[in-house]
Amino acid sequence: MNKLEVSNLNLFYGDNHALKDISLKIPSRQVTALIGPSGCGKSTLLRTLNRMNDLVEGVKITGEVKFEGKDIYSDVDVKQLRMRVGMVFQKPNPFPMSIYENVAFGLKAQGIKDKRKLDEVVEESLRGAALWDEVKERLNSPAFGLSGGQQQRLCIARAISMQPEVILMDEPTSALDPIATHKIEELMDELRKKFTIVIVTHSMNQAKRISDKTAFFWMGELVEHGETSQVFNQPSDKRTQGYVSGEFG
Ligand SMILES: Nc1ncnc2c1ncn2[C@@H]1O[C@H](COP(=O)(O)OP(=O)(O)OP(=O)(O)O)[C@@H](O)[C@H]1O
Repeated sequence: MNKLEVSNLNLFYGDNHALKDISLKIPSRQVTALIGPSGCGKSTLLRTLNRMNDLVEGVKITGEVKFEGKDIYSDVDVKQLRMRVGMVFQKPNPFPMSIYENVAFGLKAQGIKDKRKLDEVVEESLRGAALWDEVKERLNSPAFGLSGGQQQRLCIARAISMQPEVILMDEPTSALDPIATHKIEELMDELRKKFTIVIVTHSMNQAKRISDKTAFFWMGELVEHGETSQVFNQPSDKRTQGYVSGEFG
């Protein structure tokens, strides 16, 4: 089943036609990687999936993005949508508060005050982000005291706490060292069992290692998409071939 379906999507930043007639199906409980050279529109596409581009002045969007069959650009509560389609950014961005409060933040904003319920979700989310064992003794310490990799897993825990169905990740490991990157990649293997994941990555090795499907973008166009092994081993377009073989990019 497809969780998200993008159809004939065009996006303009003023005169800049950043996404050109994109159609892409994103299957449930799989990892879809968006790859391509800098400026080709990967992050822009990712942000259209939970309407983050709405915040950009002068943006114009045509076409459709269906989430579970419903167009998110027509009658949809954007706040609700962003709870169901969460996001993790390139640079870990914990809030300036404790580890516990970071994870409980969204629930508290929803008006949940029951301490037992909050404790339960905080633990579950931190376990889900493979961070619990490292922080259980210091939940009330500031989140900024964690390492970069731990902070990124905290941000994943914060996203999970809202029980989203989709997690969008914009180069989530590009600010991390190889060990922290490896931990996040291992975690993604667990996350895919429960969530639909869409990840923008500059690392072709990462896309190969962690994704089920890959979509290759080139100057705002979706050139090719399909099974990751097929896109990397038998690309049908010369541009994909050039990019995945490292000729350019
Ligand atoms: N907020 C914005 N306002 C105006 N133009 C933007 C904005 N964000 C992106 N663009 C433009 O849209 C195009 C696509 O950018 P985007 O960031 O989506 O590409 P990308 O493939 O994610 O690049 P990178 O790999 O470098 O992050 C570029 O021409 C970029 O300059």
